[in-house]
Amino acid sequence: MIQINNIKFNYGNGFNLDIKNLHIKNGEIVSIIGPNGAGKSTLIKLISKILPLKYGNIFIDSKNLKSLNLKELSKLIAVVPQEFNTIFDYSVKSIVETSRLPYSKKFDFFTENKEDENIISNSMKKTDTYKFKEKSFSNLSGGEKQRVMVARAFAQKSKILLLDEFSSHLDPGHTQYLLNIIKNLSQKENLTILSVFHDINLASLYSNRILIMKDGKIIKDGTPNEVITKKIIEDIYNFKAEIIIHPKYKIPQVIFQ
Ligand SMILES: Nc1ncnc2c1ncn2[C@@H]1O[C@H](COP(=O)(O)OP(=O)(O)OP(=O)(O)O)[C@@H](O)[C@H]1O
Repeated sequence: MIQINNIKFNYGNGFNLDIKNLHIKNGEIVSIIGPNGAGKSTLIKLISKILPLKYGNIFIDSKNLKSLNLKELSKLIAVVPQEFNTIFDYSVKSIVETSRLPYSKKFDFFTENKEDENIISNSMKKTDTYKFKEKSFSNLSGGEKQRVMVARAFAQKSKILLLDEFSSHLDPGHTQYLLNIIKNLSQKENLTILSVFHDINLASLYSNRILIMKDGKIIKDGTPNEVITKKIIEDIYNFKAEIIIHPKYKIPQVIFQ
């Protein structure tokens, strides 16, 4: 569960994020869409404590984010960031292994027990990254790196998954495959998903609920059918769109006019 109460944030450059009230229930799949610079990544970074929150409160499972240390927070939230690069030349497996640090008793980059090892291998197999586990992370393609970051997030075994355009470098096959896994995890394990998408059609296809952000605010919040309308999409993105209905799932899909 994520509860946001009256948060405000700025970088000191004119951009202001201002969110009054947002509640995301356990097991919900919520997507955030909106134009460039709307504040989507900033919101993800505030919820994951990458950016410091000065005004307002965020509660994760009824615990105030301000009172959670990094280890406690990492057991509750896993993040797949928009970009991830390492300074050192780590192997893929070492990157995924860092996911188990919140559960280790000491700071140790090596897996400590059989359970950790199984979780790490399973996460890599699920994300189709096991086959290059010994490869250097920095030499992977953009899409391969994104899959490794999803593997790391899965292995973290948190209750909430924050995805920031995690599919931007993925081919359609891997996008569909990983989104289906994420949807299944949400249904089977009551995992809560908050995901930033530029692809409105993916957001519509995979979410129970869509938030539209613009100028640092949430201006629409509803089901795909409620918020993906011709008028809303054209106003928000300032482009000519047509809405068609997905023949199988009866949800809106946007095409260029
Ligand atoms: N580290 C930073 N320092 C200063 N300004 C920043 C920083 N990060 C983002 N901004 C600014 O804050 C605003 C919101 O950025 P943010 O990355 O949250 O938008 P976004 O909705 O995720 O955009 P996009 O769709 O382009 O990824 C933008 O105007 C951006 O230039």
